[in-house]
Amino acid sequence: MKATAKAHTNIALIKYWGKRNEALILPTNSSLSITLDKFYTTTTVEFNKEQATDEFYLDGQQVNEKEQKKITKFLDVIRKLAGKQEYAIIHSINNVPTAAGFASSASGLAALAAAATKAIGLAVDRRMLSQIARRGSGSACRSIYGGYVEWQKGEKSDGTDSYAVPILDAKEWDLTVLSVMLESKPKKVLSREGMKRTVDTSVFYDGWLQSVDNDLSIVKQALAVKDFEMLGTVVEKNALKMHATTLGADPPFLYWQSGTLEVMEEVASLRSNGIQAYFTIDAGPNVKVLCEPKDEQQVIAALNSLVAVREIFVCHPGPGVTYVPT
Ligand SMILES: O=C(O)C[C@@](O)(CF)CCOP(=O)(O)OP(=O)(O)O
Repeated sequence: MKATAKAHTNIALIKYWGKRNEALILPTNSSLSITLDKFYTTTTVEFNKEQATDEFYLDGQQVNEKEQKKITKFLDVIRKLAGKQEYAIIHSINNVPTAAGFASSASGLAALAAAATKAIGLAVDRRMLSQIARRGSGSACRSIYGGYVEWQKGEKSDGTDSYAVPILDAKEWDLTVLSVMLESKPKKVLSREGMKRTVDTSVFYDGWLQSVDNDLSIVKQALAVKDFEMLGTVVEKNALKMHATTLGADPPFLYWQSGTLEVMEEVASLRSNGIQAYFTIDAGPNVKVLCEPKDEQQVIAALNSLVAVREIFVCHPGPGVTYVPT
């Protein structure tokens, strides 16, 4: 059987930063993201009895042994749920500018989860699909839905209550998310390793855990009343606290580079000139700047004036996972 699915990447407003269970990818805290319109992955999966192993092609190239093993481990979860022992050929196309440095794992694993479950004949609802995608990469579980999405961390040790739920539809509140790409050097600490080192060693990690739930409830209040200043203020604080935890880890690390700070300072000066703009930063030096569509051009112009800025991708809230004809 063959199936194709398309999933968009997402940007966390309240960060997922820590696991309570590595094997099942269960988080220490709940998170909330915006699924974006511009960046997505389209994945086709075909299971057949003659296939001796899984073969994974990303943008036309077969991936290396290490990536292949990760995909096979993920497909084993789906094979187990389906009670089948067939292998697959997978073709994934990332409509995520490689320069974008976007965590295309979120859109990639969400699209793979949707296409593979359909191709193997496993009927799943979106809640189950989110749980399955989570086993591939935590943030992927949020890309099952469009718009504004909360990943409820859940309490159970088996993870059956750890999945994403839709909070607000993409068209209910149009915000601008500017993905600001900097002249950056390769990332040294991947999010999975950075998260683990922080949880295991950071003297600031308890402070993160004590304040993240309150940040989440403020974001949900802001979404309910569409208060952009309330949203942006707590989103920026949450990102700063997440990155502060990395400085307290052993050995310490910091995702920011000089260009990161330049953008942060420019966003602050925009606000002092009365333009509502806020930043968030993930596990890398690039910055995402939030603003209202009416201010988009002014904010883009201000950011483009910075030497460190290489490219800006203009995004808006986008759709959840869809199946496309193969
Ligand atoms: O997206 C967020 O909430 C915040 C982050 O991007 C970091 F800033 C974490 C993403 O982590 P992910 O790649 O999903 O980790 P995995 O579960 O180890 O695969």
